[in-house]
This record gives sequence, C-alpha cells and structure tokens, in this order.
Amino acid sequence: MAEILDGLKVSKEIKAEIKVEVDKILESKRRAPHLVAILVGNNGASKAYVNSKVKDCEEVGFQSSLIKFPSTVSESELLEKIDELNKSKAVDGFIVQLPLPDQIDQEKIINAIDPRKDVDGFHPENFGKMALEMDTFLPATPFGILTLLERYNIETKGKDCVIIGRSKIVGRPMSILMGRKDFPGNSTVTLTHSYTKDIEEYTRKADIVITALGDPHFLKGDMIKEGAVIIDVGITRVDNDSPKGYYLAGDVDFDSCAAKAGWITPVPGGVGPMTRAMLMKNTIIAYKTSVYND
Ligand SMILES: Nc1nc(=O)c2c([nH]1)NC[C@@H]1CN(c3ccc(C(=O)N[C@@H](CCC(=O)O)C(=O)O)cc3)C=[N+]21
Repeated sequence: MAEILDGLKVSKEIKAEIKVEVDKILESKRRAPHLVAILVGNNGASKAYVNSKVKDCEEVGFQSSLIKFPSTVSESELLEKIDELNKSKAVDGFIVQLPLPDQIDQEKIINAIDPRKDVDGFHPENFGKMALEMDTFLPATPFGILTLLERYNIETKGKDCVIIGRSKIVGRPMSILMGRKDFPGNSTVTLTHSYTKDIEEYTRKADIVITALGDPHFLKGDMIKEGAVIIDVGITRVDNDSPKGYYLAGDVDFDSCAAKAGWITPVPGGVGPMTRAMLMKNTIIAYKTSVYND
C-alpha cells in the first residue's frame, strides 16, 4: 500500500514558516505583504479558490484584497486595473483568476502583469527564467509538487518521470523542472499528451508519474509499476449542478494505484493545498524582492 504524500500537512508547515517570517516583518514595524486577487465573473470553482486564498492570507498574516468584476468586464477595464496594481507601492503580488471570459485575451492579460508581481509565475519572463534556472517565481502548482518531492526526500535523480498533460501552467513547466540540474530534478522526462500513442507503454516503466490532464480516474493501477511515485494534480471543474458549483476529481484511480504505488498524493489533500501554500511563498518572495516597498 502506498505511503501518502500529504499535501495538507506539508502546506500547513509551509504556511507556518511564512507566518514566522511575517511576524518578524511586523515586529520591524514594516507593513505586511499584500496579495491581491482579481476575480472576473463568479463561477463556483474560481470563487472557492479565491476564498480559500483569502483564508490562507489570514493564516499567514498577509493583507489580502479581492477585486471582483462582472463577467462582462471589458479587456481595457481589466488592463487599467492591472496597470494600477503594477504601480501600487502597497501591492506585492497579484493574480488574475483564470479562466477569463471569451471577450478577454488571456495572454494579453498575463503579459500585462509586472513580472515582479506575477506570483502565479505565468508571465513569459518568469517562465523563461524558470526554464533557464534563473528563478524568481515558479508557477504555484509545479512549485508545490517539487516541494512535496523535496519534503518527502523522494529520489528524482536519473529516474524516469512521465508527465501526462502539457498545459502551460502545470505539465509544460513540470516537464522542464523535472529535467533541471537542481534537486528535485535530474530526471529523464517524457511529456505525454493527447497525441501520445499507448500512454501505458510509458507509464508502466516510469518511476514517477505526474498526471495533469483533467481526465478523472484516467491512470489505473495496471498502468503503473510497483513502487512508482504518483503525483495527481487532479481537476477542479465548474459544475453548476453540484452543491459547491464545481467538482473535484483526481486524474488517478486512487484505490487501484495506491495498491501498487510506493507514494501517492490524494485528491483532495495533495497537490491542491500545496498550490495554495506556494502562492503564499511566491508572495513573500515578491515582498522581499519588491522595488515598491521601502
Ligand atoms: N490565476 C490563477 N491561478 C491559479 O492557481 C488558479 C487559477 N487562476 N484558476 C483556478 C485554478 C485552480 N486552482 C486550485 C488550487 C488549489 C485547489 C485546492 O486547494 N484544492 C483542494 C480542494 C479544495 C476543495 O475542497 O474544494 C484539494 O485539492 O485538496 C483547487 C484549485 C488554482 N487555480
């Protein structure tokens, strides 16, 4: 039976470490780090994530602000707000909750965020720095996965790592990060996607499988080898019929994989809470490297 990679436990440890840093900042009579979230529209998944972020900020002692726009907001109005936040001396980091409505060009929005305040790590400058091992901000979910591997001392050097899914915010950065020279990295990476034939040919040989494809229970126990490390990013999908307005599902068939894997992350309680904790981490990094606060 697999050992659990407990994202909830580790995320609490990370947030407690950040709280100690914030207490020191407050003792030195400086203002607390300030994280802003812009929410466009009000789909259940985004609302839940943004609300949990406000709670996380309270837990670590950050100031947090939530700016809401109706789903009909114009791109220019949103860009104006971003420009204001970029310039504000009182804001250290901000995120624009994705996805955005069709009338808004998502890439234009991401490019408009000052890379020094881009605590999501989505801006091309931050992605480039991540690829070149010149890190400022790593994208929160990949950062969370690396931190889980690190905290549990999972060996990655020389290991075969298969990633399923090549999204810009998880699969693609993960495929770079796992092949980097620093720990946890040095893996031999295979990035699989919707055009990959017979994915199980790859996953059955893999020491580490990272699933970020948004296909509930895709990875079954007969697709992995004994002792493999299974990292399940899972999916939060808007579902207006369900009570919370969204549903949460793992990409991994947990029971059949847990029976064979050496380590496995649960959904919920694995990568999700780590994503949130690393957003707090990126915010205090932005605060400490900020050119805006004295
Ligand atoms: N600019 C932007 N940055 C994001 O990072 C971003 C985003 N937009 N849009 C939406 C997705 C989704 N996302 C989640 C992160 C953590 C949980 C999470 O904490 N999940 C808990 C479950 C929470 C529950 O019970 O509902 C878990 O997996 O244990 C969920 C979803 C970040 N996102």
